[in-house]
Amino acid sequence: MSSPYTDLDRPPLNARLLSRALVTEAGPWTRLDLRAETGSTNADAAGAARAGEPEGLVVVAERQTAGRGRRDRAWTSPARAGITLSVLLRPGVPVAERDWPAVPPAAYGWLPLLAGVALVETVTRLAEVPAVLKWPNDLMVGDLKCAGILAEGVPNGVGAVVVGIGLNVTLREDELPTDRPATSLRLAGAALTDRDPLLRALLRGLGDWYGRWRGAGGDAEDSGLREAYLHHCGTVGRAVRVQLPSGAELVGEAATVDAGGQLVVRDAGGVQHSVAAGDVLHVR
Ligand SMILES: O=C(O)CCCC[C@@H]1SC[C@@H]2NC(=O)N[C@@H]21
Repeated sequence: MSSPYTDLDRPPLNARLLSRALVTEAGPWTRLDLRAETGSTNADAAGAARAGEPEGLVVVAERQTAGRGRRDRAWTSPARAGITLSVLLRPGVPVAERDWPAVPPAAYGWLPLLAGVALVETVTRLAEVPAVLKWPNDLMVGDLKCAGILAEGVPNGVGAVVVGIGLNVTLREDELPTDRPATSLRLAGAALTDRDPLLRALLRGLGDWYGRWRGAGGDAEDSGLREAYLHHCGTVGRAVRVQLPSGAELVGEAATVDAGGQLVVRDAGGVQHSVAAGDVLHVR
């Protein structure tokens, strides 16, 4: 059977509109690097950070040939079928004109969760898809993953952090990754699959949340970030199975996400465990 939609449904991003939106908005974005193809936008932003680029660079690619995900997985990015972007942040550098103090490195763990909040707000509002966040930051529609976030500190980048977001917009079934249950906005019945407004709204949301968090010195409570995260988190209250980086498995109920962004899991004996990193499976 022929595909229900074609490459005509996949126009290129409108670079002019996107640059104009970045320049005219009050957000932290300083420069747009829009590429037709690249290996990984995270790698590009990290390279720029090492070369001394200031905070605020946005790298967007129409296609990635070596997109990377969490825990050394690959990220599939067919041409013009998704949003693949990375932003370069330097949370440790104070910005006097915005009244932003330096954020202590201990708070940087909130950055991927912050990006998750901006992403889920954009997708639920514009695409009208019932998406939630699976801790720490997978965007899920039901049990299917629709977007992922990879935040990386930059070695030799003088405190730089790159936050990369991959959102499946019009990927077909046959283009989805096969290593996990996944979907795209189009497959999930989204009201909007035009990448231009989605990307602009995502960058606006990301800039807004980053500004609030930085203005509060990285305090997730004072900035309202923890509350917003909990509102969109589909993991809290669920029975979960967590694959820890050590290879051990933790089974229990997800009780909350604490002030440091860690998932608190209560095991069958009532003991609470704080999880900093891991792969969560929602059991019930
Ligand atoms: O869920 C995950 O495993 C994270 C996926 C992150 C993918 C994005 S796409 C843009 C940026 N560039 C990359 O190489 N990875 C991130």
